[in-house]
Amino acid sequence: MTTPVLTGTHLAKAFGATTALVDASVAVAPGEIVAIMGPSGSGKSTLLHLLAGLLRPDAGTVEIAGVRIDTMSERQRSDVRLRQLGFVFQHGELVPELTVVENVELPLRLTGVSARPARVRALEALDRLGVAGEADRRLSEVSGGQAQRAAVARALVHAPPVVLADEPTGALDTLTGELVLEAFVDAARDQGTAVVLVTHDLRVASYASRDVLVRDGRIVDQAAHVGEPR
Ligand SMILES: Nc1ncnc2c1ncn2[C@@H]1O[C@H](COP(=O)(O)OP(=O)(O)OP(=O)(O)O)[C@@H](O)[C@H]1O
Repeated sequence: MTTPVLTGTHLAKAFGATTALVDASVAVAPGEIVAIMGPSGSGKSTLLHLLAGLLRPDAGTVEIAGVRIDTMSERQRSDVRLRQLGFVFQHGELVPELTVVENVELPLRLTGVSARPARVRALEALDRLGVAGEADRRLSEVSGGQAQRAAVARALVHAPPVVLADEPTGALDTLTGELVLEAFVDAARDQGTAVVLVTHDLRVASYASRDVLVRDGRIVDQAAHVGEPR
C-alpha cells in the first residue's frame, strides 16, 4: 500500500460498561474508498468518530497525514478536522439558520478563502450534487435529502485529503444516492481523496475498493471488495 493518509492503530473505546470497540486497526491510502460494514451496534460509528478525532480513544492512536491527532487538544483537533477532513455525519454539521450555499462555503471561508471564490466553488459543489437550485434557501427549509446532498457538497468543497461519511445515502432515493456516490468516486480518483463510508447498504459498499467488517466491537475482516460488480 502507498503511505496511508489515515491510520487507526489498536483503537479501543468503551462507554461506561459498554465496550464499543476493541483493538481496531485500519489504514486508508489516498484515493481509496473503504466501506465499514457490520450489524447494528457493532461499533462502526464509534470507529468513524475515533478516526475523525470527534471521540478520544481509551487506547490506540489515530494519524491523519502522518500527524497524530489523538493526543492533541480539542482545539488542535478541530483545526485538523477543518483543514484535513470532510464529514457527512447523521446529525448536526450543517447550520439550520444559514442558507444552503452559506453552509457549503463555511469550510472555505474558515480557512481564509475570500467571499467570491468561495461562493463560486460552493455553487459548483452544489451543482455537482443536483441541488444548486436550493442554494439560497435556508437549510431549515429544504428536505432531508436535499440537506444530505448539501452536507456532501460541504464535505467535498475544500478537496480535503480524507472524507468520512456515516450512511451518506441514508435519506436518498436510488438515483440521488448514486449522484452522491459518484461524487465520492470522482474525488477519490481526481483528487486522491481517501473516503471512508459506514453503510448497511451492499449497493453503496459496491463503490468501495475495500470492505472493513466490524462485529461485536472488533474488526473481523478487511478484504478487497468482492461483491457483484456495479
Ligand atoms: N455515546 C454513547 N454512550 C453510550 N453507549 C454508546 C455511545 N455510542 C455508542 N454506544 C454503544 O457502543 C456500541 C457501538 O455503537 P455504534 O454506534 O458504534 O454502533 P454502529 O455499528 O454504528 O451501530 P448502527 O449501525 O446501529 O448505527 C453500542 O453498544 C452502542 O450502544
